[in-house]
Amino acid sequence: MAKITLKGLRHSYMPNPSKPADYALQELNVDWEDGGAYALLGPSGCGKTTLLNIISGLLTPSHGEILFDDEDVTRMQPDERHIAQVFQFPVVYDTMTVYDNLAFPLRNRGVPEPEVDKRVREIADMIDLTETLQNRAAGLTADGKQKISLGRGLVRSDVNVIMFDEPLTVIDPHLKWQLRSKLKELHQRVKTTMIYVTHDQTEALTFADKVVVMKDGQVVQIGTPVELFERPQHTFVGHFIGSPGMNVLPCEVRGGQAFFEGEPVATWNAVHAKEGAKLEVGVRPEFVSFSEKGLAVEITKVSDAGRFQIVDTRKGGRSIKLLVPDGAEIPEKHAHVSFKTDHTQVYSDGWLVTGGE
Ligand SMILES: Nc1ncnc2c1ncn2[C@@H]1O[C@H](COP(=O)(O)OP(=O)(O)OP(=O)(O)O)[C@@H](O)[C@H]1O
Repeated sequence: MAKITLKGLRHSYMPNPSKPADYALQELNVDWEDGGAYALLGPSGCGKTTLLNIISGLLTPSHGEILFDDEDVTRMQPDERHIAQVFQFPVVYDTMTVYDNLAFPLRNRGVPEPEVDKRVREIADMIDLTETLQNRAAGLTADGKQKISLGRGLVRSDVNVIMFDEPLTVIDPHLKWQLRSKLKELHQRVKTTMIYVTHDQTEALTFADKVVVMKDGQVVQIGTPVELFERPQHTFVGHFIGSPGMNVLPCEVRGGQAFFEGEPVATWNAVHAKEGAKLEVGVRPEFVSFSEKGLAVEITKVSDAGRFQIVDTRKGGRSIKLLVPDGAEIPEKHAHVSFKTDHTQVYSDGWLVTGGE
């Protein structure tokens, strides 16, 4: 396993890129810790596969370097990088037994049979395939086959990183959560550096210690699930993560105070906001509540979401959502809402306003 460093990394598929939009991957500088569990999360086309292919060596970046434990691997071939990959569709040899499938990467590298046997049994035990070791892989279900792919990634002790590219795509929805929690458990046991690519926030947040959120080829935030929830660095993160996502309202800032629809809104950072940019206030539905005073809103819809109810309200043509506990009293039509100040923040051109600006 290895620490992964991306230094000044950028990639364009065009021969002569000139502006940021020409890059499928904007400049990225990051250190990923040895043994960490990371997720690359973002919508289709944001550059996840491009980044994954650069790390695995299938693609040479137009600029920058990739280091594994401080060794420059930018020009190395994929097989020299000692990476295991688990793809969307399980790659298994149907005619072989489960045992031989798991043993394949080790035998390929000339590992002695007693060591092969020890590793295969260890891994089969971890992924609950011990009972089926002697069965042909052809007879397995999609999740059984994906477990083999997973096992093949884990069986080698010489891998620098295991990369997962949307590995649960073909898994039945009711089995997804099982494999998801299995993956997390496996990471805790083997402590190999893992990178998990997905557009599904639940998968990313359950699996990763740190989530890398991408949008239009740019990394907009790298943070723990809690950081992404509590302090979204960009309105996109606020919106993309959370269910429902963060409320984003246009605002003005005068004398260090934010105003929405002419009414003051208390925030923790408006004092740092500069005029001349597109200013917005962001607050998650979890931090909005009904109150005596505050913004006057009209309630438009109430939906049941298990332990919570999602209340849709409107003010000045804008939607403001609240989460209220199941069973809590909800006003009929008109109400006032207030925001929790330490979780209400101003964004400037999409980015969180901080003291340094
Ligand atoms: N081989 C290629 N040649 C030219 N442009 C490409 C190529 N591969 C990807 N792109 C472009 O680069 C951008 C990033 O694509 P990429 O596949 O990395 O995104 P992604 O987040 O992995 O999307 P998805 O989840 O749909 O796979 C997109 O605009 C895409 O059209």
